[in-house]
Amino acid sequence: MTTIKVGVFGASGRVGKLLIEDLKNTQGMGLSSVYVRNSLDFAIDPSVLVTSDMHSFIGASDIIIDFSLPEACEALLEEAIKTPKPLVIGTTGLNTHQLNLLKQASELMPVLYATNMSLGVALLNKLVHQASAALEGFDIEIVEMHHRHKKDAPSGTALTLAESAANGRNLDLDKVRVSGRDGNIGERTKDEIAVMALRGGDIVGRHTVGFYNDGEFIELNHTATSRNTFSKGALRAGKWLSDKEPGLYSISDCLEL
Ligand SMILES: NC(=O)C1=CN([C@@H]2O[C@H](COP(=O)(O)OP(=O)(O)OC[C@H]3O[C@@H](n4cnc5c(N)ncnc54)[C@H](OP(=O)(O)O)[C@@H]3O)[C@@H](O)[C@H]2O)C=CC1
Ligand SMILES: O=C(O)C1=N[C@H](C(=O)O)C[C@H](O)C1
Repeated sequence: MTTIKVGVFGASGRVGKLLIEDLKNTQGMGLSSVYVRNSLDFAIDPSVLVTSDMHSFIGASDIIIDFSLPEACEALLEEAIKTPKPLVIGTTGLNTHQLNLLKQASELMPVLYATNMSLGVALLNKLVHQASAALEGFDIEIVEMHHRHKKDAPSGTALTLAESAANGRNLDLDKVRVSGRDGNIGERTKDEIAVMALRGGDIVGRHTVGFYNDGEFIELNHTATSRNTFSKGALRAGKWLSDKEPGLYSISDCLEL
């Protein structure tokens, strides 16, 4: 069996470090290159290319896995457009320009973009879509909780869940999303979908989508208890993506949900 050479972008980060560890125990895949801005604060096999040159980084790998920051992801996409390689993108908080770049890249190479690499959240999105359509008249509210170091808010996962909820009711999320409530704001409107973010401690990731009506409510909740859920999910996605045609793929495609 040939070994898929993996390049890790965001290697010094919380998820990047786990990708490097998990790759040691992943059959059919091996670490070949890491991109670093400065130096790594941990030892790495000398056969791995450690570089701050994006072109060499991409060239040394069969697939690239990215967990970084939006501006870093943007630079990666720009370089990948010149040297196409299958890309697994886990970075959240991408702006419209960066999302367009991602779509442009997917015309040249297979790109899997997932705001959450877990199986549980992939299923949760399906359940939220179904519940949103079935529970007509129920108010939808989303709450996410993450560790104190997280920079973007609300989480990418919460926004994807909100999209699933809005799609279930044929609503345009941009028109119905509420991102904060403070002061004399008046009564809740029928279609609004609130997405609220809490930050603290070392919470890996918790998302609750509530459907509230008079006399009853349902809350669908997912809690990630280990960040390895994301690194392992991204490696599974990378293996799946490695022989795909150019296109934009989701985690549901990979998991056949
Ligand atoms: N899709 C999913 O399942 C998940 C997504 N995420 C998302 O992944 C991203 C990373 O999360 P996390 O690992 O916690 O973040 P960290 O802050 O721990 O890591 C960020 C990484 O990006 C690198 N980086 C930052 N800026 C640049 C730049 N300009 N050029 C190159 N590299 C850069 C950092 O390198 P340096 O050390 O040099 O600063 C670091 O290696 C976030 O967007 C997060 O929301 C997180 C978990 C799961
Ligand atoms: O930054 C994190 O930690 C996480 N980010 C992702 C997001 O923004 O949804 C996924 C996960 O919840 C952890």
